[in-house]
Amino acid sequence: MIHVKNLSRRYGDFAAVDKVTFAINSGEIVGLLGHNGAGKTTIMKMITGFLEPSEGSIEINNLSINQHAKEIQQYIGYLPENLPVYPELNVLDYLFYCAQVRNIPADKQQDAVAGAVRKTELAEKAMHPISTLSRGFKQRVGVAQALIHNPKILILDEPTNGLDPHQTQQMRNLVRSLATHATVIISTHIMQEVDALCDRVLILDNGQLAIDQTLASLRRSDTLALSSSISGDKLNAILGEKYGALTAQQITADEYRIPLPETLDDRLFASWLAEQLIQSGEKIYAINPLLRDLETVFRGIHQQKRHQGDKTHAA
Ligand SMILES: Nc1ncnc2c1ncn2[C@@H]1O[C@H](COP(=O)(O)OP(=O)(O)OP(=O)(O)O)[C@@H](O)[C@H]1O
Repeated sequence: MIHVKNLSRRYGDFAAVDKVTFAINSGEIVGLLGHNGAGKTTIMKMITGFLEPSEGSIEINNLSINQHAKEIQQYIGYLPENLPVYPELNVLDYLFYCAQVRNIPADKQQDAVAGAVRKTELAEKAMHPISTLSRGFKQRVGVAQALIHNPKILILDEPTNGLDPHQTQQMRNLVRSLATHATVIISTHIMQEVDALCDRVLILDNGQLAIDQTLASLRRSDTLALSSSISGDKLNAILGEKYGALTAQQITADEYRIPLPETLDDRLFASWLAEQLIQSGEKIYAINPLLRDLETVFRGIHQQKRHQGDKTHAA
């Protein structure tokens, strides 16, 4: 559905986005992650046709954004980071204005506005001036304008930015329900957001794409935690018999960590090991793959970069 190839955007000599390539399929919820200044907003603005790439291509439904920006914008709803809403208008007037800007025919505008108000649960605030709304409700108005034309793609730039925990939860529920009908790209630097919402993550690091993976594979365990009556020597003998070099690290008298090679399925390995321990008459107090959290993955990218930088320096 969305194909981005070698996309770059430079400001003078500075590359805000640097040769980024990815594809997004219909129906996915994709998290665009990165630290402040990593290039998330710049990519979103290029996909929505608000900013021209310096290099590279963006195709949406096989149409190039260079030649078909207007047509493509009909498929896309965009919640920018700082929404230029009109504070003096009330919610309904503003949404009718958005419907006109979106060229929704006059006889369809009422339904379009009513649909957007319903989906974002704005009815109770419909007649309130936007300037009097809380930040959470203002964000909902932003989402309502983004979906007023029923877009197939929703691009949401930090939709929970500045919201309190309750409003954040409401916004996440809203995004989840919108995603049943649309492909969603959501930018954030909050890892829990991604955990709560996304199928896949694209992690940007200084304008470059560092990771493009499903959340499941990203969080795949690389360590098995075991608590058992078995001694370290006996455990390593069992492991060595089947897996050669695989050795457990002893943490306390009955706690172990076993590193899992990429090729091993963590759950199959855990069940195999449990069987071995039971057959050997050992007790198992706990056995579970330790899931990697996104914070760790994120930190890992920076450590890896620093390490590569040090090596280049030393060479
Ligand atoms: N108009 C501009 N002129 C010069 N530099 C710019 C301009 N717009 C963005 N940048 C720079 O490009 C880089 C990427 O900015 P961008 O807003 O895309 O990052 P971001 O990942 O969305 O950050 P944040 O999480 O803070 O919103 C930043 O270093 C920013 O300062």
